[in-house]
Amino acid sequence: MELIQRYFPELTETQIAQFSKLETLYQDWNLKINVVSRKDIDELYLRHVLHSLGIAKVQSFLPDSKLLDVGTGGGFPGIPLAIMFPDSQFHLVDSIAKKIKVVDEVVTGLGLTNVKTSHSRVEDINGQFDFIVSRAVAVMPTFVHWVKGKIAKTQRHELKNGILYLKGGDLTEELQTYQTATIYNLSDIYKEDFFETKKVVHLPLKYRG
Ligand SMILES: C[S@@+](CC[C@H](N)C(=O)[O-])C[C@H]1O[C@@H](n2cnc3c(N)ncnc32)[C@H](O)[C@@H]1O
Repeated sequence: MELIQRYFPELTETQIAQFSKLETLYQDWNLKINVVSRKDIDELYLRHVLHSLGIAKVQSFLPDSKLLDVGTGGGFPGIPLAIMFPDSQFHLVDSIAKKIKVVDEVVTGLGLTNVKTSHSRVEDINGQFDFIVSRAVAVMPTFVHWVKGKIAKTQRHELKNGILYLKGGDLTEELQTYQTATIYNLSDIYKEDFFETKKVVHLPLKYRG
């Protein structure tokens, strides 16, 4: 938790309480339904919470903005971002029911009112969003195919509407056909070794009416 406050010193009391509660909630739920590996549970704040919040360092979400988290798994990056931006609306989607069950329990445990969840493949989700966020779900061409048509028309943020994807390693090949992609190195923001090769990829996508 200290780690989160080091990089995000402006948290409200409510946000601090919600971030603090994550550890117990995930420990308890992970015993019943395994959604986070044991090693990762021990380093929840580093590997999951701080990593998810890398997106917040790249773009702050405005009140009433709409975000879709594709393949949220146990709720990453969607849950930490929903705590960070309580006035934005988050839709967290996963195709595996037990993962959405854990997410629902965590959302209830935290008292988050800005999160909607769906047990669904993202291809079947309707709606339009300022940004589609994600981590570790699919290679970019597949992902782009899934989410095109889900981008809102009105641009309200500094970054253009589109995808904000947490990725690692060498992305040269994967992103070679995406000339408009911008890569933000999380190692420029976070000093921990874990982030050495971690990045946020911003890919603007056009509205398709
Ligand atoms: C490796 S996990 C990553 C989970 C989470 N984003 C994280 O980083 O901790 C990938 C998740 O994507 C989900 N997934 C894969 N394809 C999907 C699709 N087409 N629609 C919705 N969820 C999908 C899987 O069920 C799985 O929970």
